[in-house]
Amino acid sequence: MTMPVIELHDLTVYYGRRRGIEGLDLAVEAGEVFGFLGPNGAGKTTTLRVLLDLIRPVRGRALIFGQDCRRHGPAIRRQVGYLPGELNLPPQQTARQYLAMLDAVRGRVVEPAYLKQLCDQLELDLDRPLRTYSRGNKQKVGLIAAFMFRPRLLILDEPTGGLDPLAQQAVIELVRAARSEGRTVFFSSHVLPEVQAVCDRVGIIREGRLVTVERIDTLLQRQQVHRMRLRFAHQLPPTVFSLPGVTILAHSGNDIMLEVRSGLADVLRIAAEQAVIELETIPLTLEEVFLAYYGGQGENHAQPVLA
Ligand SMILES: Nc1ncnc2c1ncn2[C@@H]1O[C@H](COP(=O)(O)OP(=O)(O)OP(=O)(O)O)[C@@H](O)[C@H]1O
Repeated sequence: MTMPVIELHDLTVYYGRRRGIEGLDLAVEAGEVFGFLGPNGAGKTTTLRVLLDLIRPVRGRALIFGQDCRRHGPAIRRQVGYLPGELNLPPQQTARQYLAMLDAVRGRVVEPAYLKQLCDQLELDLDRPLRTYSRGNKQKVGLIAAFMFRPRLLILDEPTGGLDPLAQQAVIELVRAARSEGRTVFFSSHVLPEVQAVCDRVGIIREGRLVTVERIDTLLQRQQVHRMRLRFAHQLPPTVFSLPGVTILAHSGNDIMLEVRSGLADVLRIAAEQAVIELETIPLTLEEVFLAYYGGQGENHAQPVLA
């Protein structure tokens, strides 16, 4: 088996006495697109910053390409395309001057045609002073700075933050293209449909701890809730489905929408007895799975509905 691109072993960060992250174990394989999800303050940015050796763990280790991030920070940073959560761009320079400066530091490796392609894809004009850019356009500059070297690993902190839907879609395409070239992408996000669209696996972090790491398709399939819409040839009282583990979500005319947590066989038997003419299962979205983890739950009450 090939070496993971990113490895975290018992990774723990404290800010003074304040918890950053606690005991994170994770391996991200070469060529994967890995989405890192969690509510505000869960520890996503902290984890990414340890990988770039911008902050240091109090316990545990982070490795990139098998190298310890603490000991090989500069060498690792040269091989990684990093989009920070908060960009600090020189206000007087134009975007083109800024990107050329980054390229000069790395030894002029950027292909002009690729830089132009990135600008076209993101619809960005590089020839204005950075102080005049909107938040979204600054984000685009940060994205180009991360992608333009065609790095083996991209670490992106909320890559679509502040972007309009068209630009968000362009970022998804950039990530897909990176994957198709065999690059690895590790990114944090709050935008669940985009994670669902582009990631192979997700890690869900809560209060500094990884609560699940799963393939997206498995995560969605393992969700034990079935949601279905049933259509009957005649009207019937929805109460025929009043069973333990079954919630009647909606009822209109000959249609009934159910959420079935247990007793699926009974639901299907009753539906057959009532001469069901159509049955449609409605897959849960990542958003719903995610809310099942976090929705309405206070501190220290993680009760995932996932098996
Ligand atoms: N510089 C800092 N000083 C003190 N505490 C910090 C610092 N940076 C982060 N923290 C704390 O560490 C925890 C994790 O924060 P982090 O920024 O990693 O979360 P996040 O998941 O990236 O959140 P968001 O989605 O809001 O960006 C939070 O409790 C936060 O308050």
